[in-house]
Amino acid sequence: MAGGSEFDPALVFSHKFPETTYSYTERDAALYALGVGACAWDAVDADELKYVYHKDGQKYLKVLPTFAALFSLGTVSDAGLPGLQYDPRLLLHGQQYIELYKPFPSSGHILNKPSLAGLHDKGNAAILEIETKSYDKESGDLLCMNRMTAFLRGAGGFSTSSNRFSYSNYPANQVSVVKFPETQPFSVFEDRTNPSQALLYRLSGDYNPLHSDPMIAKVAGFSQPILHGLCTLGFAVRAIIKCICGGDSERIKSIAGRFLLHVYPGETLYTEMWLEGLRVLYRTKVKERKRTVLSGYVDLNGLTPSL
Ligand SMILES: CCCCCCC[C@@H](O)CC(=O)SCCNC(=O)CCNC(=O)[C@H](O)C(C)(C)COP(=O)(O)OP(=O)(O)OC[C@H]1O[C@@H](n2cnc3c(N)ncnc32)[C@H](O)[C@@H]1OP(=O)(O)O
Repeated sequence: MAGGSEFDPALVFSHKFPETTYSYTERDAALYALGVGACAWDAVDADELKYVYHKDGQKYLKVLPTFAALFSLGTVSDAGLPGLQYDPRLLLHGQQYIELYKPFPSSGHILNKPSLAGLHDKGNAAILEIETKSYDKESGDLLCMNRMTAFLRGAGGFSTSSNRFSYSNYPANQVSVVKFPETQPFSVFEDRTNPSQALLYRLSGDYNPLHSDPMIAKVAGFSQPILHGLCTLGFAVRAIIKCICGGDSERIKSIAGRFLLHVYPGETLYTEMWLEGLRVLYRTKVKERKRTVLSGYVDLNGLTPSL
């Protein structure tokens, strides 16, 4: 397991993350939508058919805004980062922050430019943040920005406990922990995940065996493979699109989420939503265990939400 002696700040901060290209077709966009539960239980009248089928003769499939998160997968390899070694089996997804600038084409080639956004020593763990700006290769347009936070268990302790190393290239608390009102939620949405949810979701490109291999899951400290954090986030944002945006996914401007606890495939997700102006505060719980697994906020673009 990694420790303090394997941290070399000069190496970490001089590392140039290679640019990557992510290419996708309508089939990938549809597979992703199914992976985050679209059309799973009410396909016939679902507003979500447009994510998987050319509904009413529509020319292109609609792409869910959380699809953005796939663009930045693979920016950090299993081998770790020069200057910061960690056990990839102990990595957990901590947070995700996404800014959306333009709707995504239903297929395309995306150029990703990743960079280091943050690194923090939390004692037992290290927190690594990677920011990725994604451009449509054809038009050159900036489509979105992702900031992924990895919680690297066992990789902390590389600075002194009285002066913990902490670096961010953006204002603190951009995701962090959300404070919820005491009032009843504005809306609540319940959704079931399937026992095979992670096996379906992984086909969108995150093949981390934590989500499919019982032995690896045990090494990571879980009784069975767990759901991808980004899959849970996809469920939560679908709930917001349904309940707050009247089915219009283009109202989503930015998405912030912190993964608080793992989800087992097959569990029921229960998302509570509060509206504060154009900000939706949300909290997703696992019904069976009555535990909050994800919380955050979604900012809507200038249009008045359809209430
Ligand atoms: C580059 C990006 C690559 C990402 C690729 C993703 C690959 C995927 O295949 C992997 C996954 O999808 S894993 C599944 C999804 N994630 C999870 O299930 C994790 C759920 N969360 C947890 O278990 C705990 O919150 C846990 C374990 C994360 C933290 O719990 P504790 O150890 O109890 O921590 P705690 O004592 O509460 O806090 C310690 C300090 O850490 C900060 N922190 C806590 N949770 C955080 C989180 N989720 N994200 C970021 N920071 C977090 C706390 O603020 C605290 O810091 P401080 O002391 O300064 O306040």
